[in-house]
Amino acid sequence: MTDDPQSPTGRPVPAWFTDAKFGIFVHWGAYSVPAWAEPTGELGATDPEVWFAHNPYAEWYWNTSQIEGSPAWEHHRAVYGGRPYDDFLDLWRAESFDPGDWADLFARAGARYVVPTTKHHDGIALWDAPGTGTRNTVHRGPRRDLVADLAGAVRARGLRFGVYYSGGLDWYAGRRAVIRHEDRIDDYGRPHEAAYAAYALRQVRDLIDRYRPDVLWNDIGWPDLGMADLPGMFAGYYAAVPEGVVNDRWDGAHADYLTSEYQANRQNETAAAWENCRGVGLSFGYNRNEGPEDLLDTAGAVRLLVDVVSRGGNLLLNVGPKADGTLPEEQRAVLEGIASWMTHHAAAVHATRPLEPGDAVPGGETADGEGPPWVRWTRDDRHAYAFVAGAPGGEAVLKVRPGLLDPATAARLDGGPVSAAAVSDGVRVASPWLDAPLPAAVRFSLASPG
Ligand SMILES: C[C@@H]1N[C@H](CNC(=O)c2cc3ccccc3[nH]2)[C@@H](O)[C@H](O)[C@@H]1O
Repeated sequence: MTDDPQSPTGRPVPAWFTDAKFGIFVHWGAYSVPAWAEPTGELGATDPEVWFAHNPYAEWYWNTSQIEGSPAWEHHRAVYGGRPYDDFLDLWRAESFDPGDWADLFARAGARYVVPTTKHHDGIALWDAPGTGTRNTVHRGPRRDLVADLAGAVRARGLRFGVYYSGGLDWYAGRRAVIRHEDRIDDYGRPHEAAYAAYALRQVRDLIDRYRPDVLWNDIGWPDLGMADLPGMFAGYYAAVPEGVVNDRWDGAHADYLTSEYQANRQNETAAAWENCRGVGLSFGYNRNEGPEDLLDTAGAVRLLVDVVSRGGNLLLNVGPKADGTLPEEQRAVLEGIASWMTHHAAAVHATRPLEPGDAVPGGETADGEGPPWVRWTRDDRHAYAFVAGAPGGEAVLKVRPGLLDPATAARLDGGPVSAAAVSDGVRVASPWLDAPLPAAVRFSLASPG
């Protein structure tokens, strides 16, 4: 990356983040024991009127299972007899948790950073967090500092390590009101008391002191009475982690980059630095009810990653481990598929940037106008990379500015045969497999590098 985009607050975004392009989110908690939600749909594309009672986010089980008459409410009574949620902490054993295995897979998939939940909305900490007594995974359930275990494995493989913290919701230390509708979150779902603000600040500072996280990923905002603490906390963070980055979910207090989630807040994807997060399926926490129709396949995940990168963003793709610490096979398979694709395509993803505006027309055209194949572009200082999929007959006209690239230098990154020739409105390429759902990249030398 030759130029660090300025963040929304003017602090240059560290190059490691904008070059990373791909991170792995991990939502793992007591909610991974029931692992139960209705796979209703994606955030931003689902009717908010039904979202909470039919929440596809399995990590919201505490809330959803308390909405009288909801399917989760029925399930919790039928299967668990309505037992207290905290029983799930003691049922959570993580007996097969192998952080090195996870980190190996994440590294092979081309991820450059990993962000696990350290405390989600249920308030259960995955480290020996101050103020939690024994209500954490060190003293109960797994009886491990899961944050430290994953941080060590991830960093041993050269990946960066960040922390997710639910500052805005804590159904144990904060408000325990059941949230039935979006407009109820802010005024009675979220804790704003001074005691909770101090509690949350102490925990985030402890995360910084113990793990020096490369990303501070807060969620759902910060308690009103704690807002005045944040400038000092961020100053302390940057002093401890000079290349650290902070997301945008601190109620406007600060942001090094902006986020979107599934299809929500896509308007943030025009920022100088931004990140889209979503699960492999419709949930962040493991949901045993998700089927193949609810999950991205490898081609879908690769297209999502390439589309995000082609527009200057990062993808933070979530996996939801099972309570025993294994990754669900169907989610693991997607990461293995990305890993296989990355063996040839990493150079066209990491440390690239979008083409300049006007250098290419999004979506190419087929030679015979049958309808556009899927086309996205990235570039570095010397090359332009065309990712092509679904090109009927393996042919496509890539509409690019005349003179941008040298068709004679066309080469498929996976070594397959490709022919290219300049045409009036771009470059015609032809290659077997360009009609496949999984994108293939064709590299071109830039006619004028830089
Ligand atoms: C990663 C995901 N975040 C959810 C809460 N999302 C938001 O508060 C939120 C989405 C969003 C998108 C763009 C800008 C701000 C946003 N906040 C959580 O409720 C989910 O359990 C999960 O942890």
